[in-house]
Amino acid sequence: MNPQPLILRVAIEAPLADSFDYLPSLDPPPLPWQPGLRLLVPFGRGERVGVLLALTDHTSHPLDRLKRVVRVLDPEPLFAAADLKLLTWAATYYQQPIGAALFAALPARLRDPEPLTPDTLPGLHATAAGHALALDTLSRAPKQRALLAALQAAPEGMTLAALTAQLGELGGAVRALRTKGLIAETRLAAAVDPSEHQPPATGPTLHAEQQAAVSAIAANLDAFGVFLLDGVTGSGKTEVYIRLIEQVIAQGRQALVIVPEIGLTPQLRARFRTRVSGPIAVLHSALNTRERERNWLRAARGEAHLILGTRSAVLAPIPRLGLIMVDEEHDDSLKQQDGLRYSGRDLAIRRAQLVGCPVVLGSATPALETLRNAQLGRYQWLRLTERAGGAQPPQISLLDIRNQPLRAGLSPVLREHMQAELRAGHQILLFLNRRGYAPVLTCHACGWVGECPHCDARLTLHLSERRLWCHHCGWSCRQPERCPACQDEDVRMLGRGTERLEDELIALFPETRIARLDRDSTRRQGALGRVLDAVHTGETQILLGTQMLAKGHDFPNVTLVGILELDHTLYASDFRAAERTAQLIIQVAGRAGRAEHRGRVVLQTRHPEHPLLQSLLHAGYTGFAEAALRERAEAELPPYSHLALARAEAPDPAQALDFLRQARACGEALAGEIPAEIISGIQLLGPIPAPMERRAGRYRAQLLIQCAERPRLQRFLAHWLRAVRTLPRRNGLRWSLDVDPRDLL
Ligand SMILES: Nc1ncnc2c1ncn2[C@@H]1O[C@H](COP(=O)(O)OP(=O)(O)OP(=O)(O)O)[C@@H](O)[C@H]1O
Ligand SMILES: [Zn+2]
Repeated sequence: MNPQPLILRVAIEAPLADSFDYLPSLDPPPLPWQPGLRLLVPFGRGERVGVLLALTDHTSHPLDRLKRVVRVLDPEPLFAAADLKLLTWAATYYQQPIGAALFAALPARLRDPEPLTPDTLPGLHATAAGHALALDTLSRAPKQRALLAALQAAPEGMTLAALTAQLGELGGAVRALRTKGLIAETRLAAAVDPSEHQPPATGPTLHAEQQAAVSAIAANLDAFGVFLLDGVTGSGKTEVYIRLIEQVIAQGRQALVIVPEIGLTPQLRARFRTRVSGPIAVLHSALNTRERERNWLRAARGEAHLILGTRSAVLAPIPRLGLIMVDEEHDDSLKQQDGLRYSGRDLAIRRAQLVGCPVVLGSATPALETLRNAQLGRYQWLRLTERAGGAQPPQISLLDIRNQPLRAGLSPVLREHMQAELRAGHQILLFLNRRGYAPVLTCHACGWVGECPHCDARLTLHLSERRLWCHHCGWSCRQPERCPACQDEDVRMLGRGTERLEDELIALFPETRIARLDRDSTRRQGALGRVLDAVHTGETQILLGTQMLAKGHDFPNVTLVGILELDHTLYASDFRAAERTAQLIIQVAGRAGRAEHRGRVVLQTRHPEHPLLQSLLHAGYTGFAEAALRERAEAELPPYSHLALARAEAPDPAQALDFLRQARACGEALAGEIPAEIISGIQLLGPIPAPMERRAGRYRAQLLIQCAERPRLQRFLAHWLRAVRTLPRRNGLRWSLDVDPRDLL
């Protein structure tokens, strides 16, 4: 009798297919075959990295056609069973091959057949001769003397990083001592961040609402549950996270905190560092690849007590996961916009459910779908209605700027408030959500307007660079001195971006220290930190910037926030525009008056009667959200229905629309083939050209799939995609599916 063959089911990053079957390598692996191992396998004409999903004894392919695994890449599996379960679920839900989910979870280097980065850092130690040497013999070479003294005091050795931090640049001292045989190179454990061993600082006494929230969640640490921590800006949500993290760590488990943009809030990271005991693994894209991988491995091996990261951290293996927190859960940057198009928040909820632990969604402006779930009782609704430490809520007022004489886009009333706050020694934030100098460059003689040759979009003038930039595809050209169409010299800039506002403010407030926070001003390494530090030290008096201002900053001395122009978003076409605008206003406003001085927020508008502004002003975000949910219900839009968006793009104008027309026909043709209860209730809307039809030289179209129930939508998509994938595609056509799309652009 033939023994049952061992078949290895492997995920590879390849389009379409779910997984691939292989036979074991002829050389026995260094450890038993087990799911989660990274393997090198033959694929096509080359070799690829794969992840072992399952061991089985059957295959739908002829056995003699199966290839053998080349080798096992790592001495340990990288994913545990629960991790693989989550990733498999994500792949199914977002209608992607499992390989796409696994490779989205892996750090970049490990997608190639590279060995794991060792968890060590380069360092130096003193040799026996070095320990024996009297330091005085080096008195003529002070750097060498200092270096040897440091190493004599550290018998295990020190990392190069620690040595430079202590002694400054080492220069030729290392080579000199090495040549003399006094020191040698070594590798040291990377885990030596001294702050990890410091006892955590104690926090403030919780106020009653914080205490109630902590108790409610802590009472349920052993079971799945979703908690909405609905706390006004400055109410101390982070403090609630910290107390829960302490408890989870004390139980020997790991906590995961997901934030929209960690790079923007070094302060938040620092706060966790001083308050949480033990190793913290930070995961975000601004880290270099090795650092990121090392942190990822520390999460995967269960060493890190806290994992703090942006959306992809939700995919990282965390074997002893005991609690997940999603901060600013309403934020769009929690949604991945290409490849595996997942929602970091939604996956966090699913993950908590699979693991059986609580998940906390925190926000001052919860997403409408989250509020709906809380209303229905699916989420436990915890409220923090007051600011921590006795701070008052900011006072928001609308300022009608019609017929007002504006200078630098500021109305007289706002300018007066600014003068008063500056005199009192306070700080001011000005919010203008448009970077660059001017959004339009036009010829006064012939009406020419600078437009991107590749997009349906205007070019933005960046005056300091003397260039016009397309903010959609990145194309740029030199700022023309004459009109390119008629050669006239009267070329004018219209409108105002942050770069122009900065220039104008300098002229208007000459004695004042002004700084700008946007993508351009923070591009250079370290620039963001410098801008934020200067606000914290009080050096900067007026900080102006884009929505980067809105993200979670805690600037205690800011007492005035001016919101200069949001009118264009009041009439935007996306059905989520109102929700986003309301969230942005409340979040920006929430930067004012976070400590002892009360904050004032002035919102300039030409549409003071607009219902969105009126409801925000009179009923706050809660009132706005109630009205907005009623509108969504009437229009049968999410959360009262569920969406998937098929997007196509191609170099020729008609091609993308054409493809989606065929895709739609595939959907309609399913009517006879699959159960009627799946088809009924599915609506196919479109295809239509995308709101910005041409981008980066490609014409884009979209087809919306809508259904009142999620499971039915899921089943439809699975059937439908099987058909759509067989459609002929002409050269250059690309398409994708976005389940639960955040924007319809
Ligand atoms: N119980 C407390 N007593 C005194 N101060 C507190 C307390 N809890 C938090 N704080 C302080 O209040 C400020 C705001 O807290 P925190 O940043 O946690 O608020 P938040 O709700 O996360 O704010 P946002 O949503 O606006 O980012 C911080 O400076 C924090 O140290
Ligand atoms: Zn462009």
